Amino acid sequence: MTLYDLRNLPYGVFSTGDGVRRIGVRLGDGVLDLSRAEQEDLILAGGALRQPTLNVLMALGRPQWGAVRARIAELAPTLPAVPLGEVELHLPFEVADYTDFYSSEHHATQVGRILRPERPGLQPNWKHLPIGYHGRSATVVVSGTPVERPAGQLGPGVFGPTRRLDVEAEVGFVVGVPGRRIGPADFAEHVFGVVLVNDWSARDIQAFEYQPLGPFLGKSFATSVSPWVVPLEALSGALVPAPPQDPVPAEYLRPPGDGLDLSLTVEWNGTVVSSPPFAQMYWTPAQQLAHLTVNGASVRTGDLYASGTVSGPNRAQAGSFLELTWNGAEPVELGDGSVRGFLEDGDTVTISATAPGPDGEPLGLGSVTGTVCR
Ligand SMILES: O=C(O)/C=C/C(=O)CC(=O)CC(=O)O
Ligand SMILES: [Ca+2]
Ligand SMILES: [Mg+2]
Repeated sequence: MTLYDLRNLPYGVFSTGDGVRRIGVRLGDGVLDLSRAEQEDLILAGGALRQPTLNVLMALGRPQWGAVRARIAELAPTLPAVPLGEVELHLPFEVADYTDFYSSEHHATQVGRILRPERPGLQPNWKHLPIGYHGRSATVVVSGTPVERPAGQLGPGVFGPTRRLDVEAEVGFVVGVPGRRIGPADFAEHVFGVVLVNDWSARDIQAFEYQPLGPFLGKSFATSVSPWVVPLEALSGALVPAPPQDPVPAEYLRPPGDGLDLSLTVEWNGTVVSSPPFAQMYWTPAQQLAHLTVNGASVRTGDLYASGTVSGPNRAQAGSFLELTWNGAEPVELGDGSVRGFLEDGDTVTISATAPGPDGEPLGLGSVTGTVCR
């Protein structure tokens, strides 16, 4: 049993020396070339595997996703694997729209206390709907892409590089089948799979700009995603009931759908600084999709919606450094003895996750990493 055995089979896009982007599936520490397998008629997917992104495959729909996955599992032992160390991994899908939610009660409460100490942590609407904002798909980048420190207005009359660069550990859901007014029960017909997301955030730019319309330049400069999209089907063993919701949500948000028992880990320059628990998220991914589309707005193949920062109630479960260091007031010490409030140039943050597989043994969701540069 390994994190990337036949129970998992996440999809990605890779290239080798020739630079041509091909669809592959991860097995152990290797990549199986699905583009070649389809070319040789070993898998029939109507050309969906001979593409430079996963979008055509993602649009096929759940019955086809299942059939392709079953065929890959059958063939896998016979396909040649390219060692992971010999491939370059690319953004696995063309990102259509990008939406970010705010669905961790612990995160929302803690950030509220930090940014708005004069008010209650949770806003009065928070338990009535999954709050979110529309982000910038053009700056969604694959894990490993350097993240340039953004500059902006840090306050009245102060322009310069952000002094409060932060991360947000999140889980992203990738839409395959387009739709509108998608009820929570239809979540698995539309969502193809899951990635890890780091919603890099410049807290000083954000704090000055966000009222009354919400996050804008403080978050739009970069959003990193993991290179492997784990199919929903691989996560059947991770489904758990979401925490109880009080008050009872509006009818279009019922029944809530499942939570997911994903265990995240955040490393700062190689030191594990927190372990955010996704199972405690208040709003489920099915409710987020229902809310996103209830007004008649459509989602398209390649839409990415992120859960919002995943934080638990304890400091060691914080999904952002804003919370971990209480806005820099309580810095953390890293393994090399250095002390940090927010990110410095050259710092690397890696978010990884595991989930229980169908047999209870863990599966890997890979990782998303990025290094801050000037
Ligand atoms: O409470 C606020 O004003 C801001 C909160 C965030 O920055 C979080 C955000 O991007 C949504 C999330 O990731 O939960
Ligand atoms: Ca976020
Ligand atoms: Mg972002």
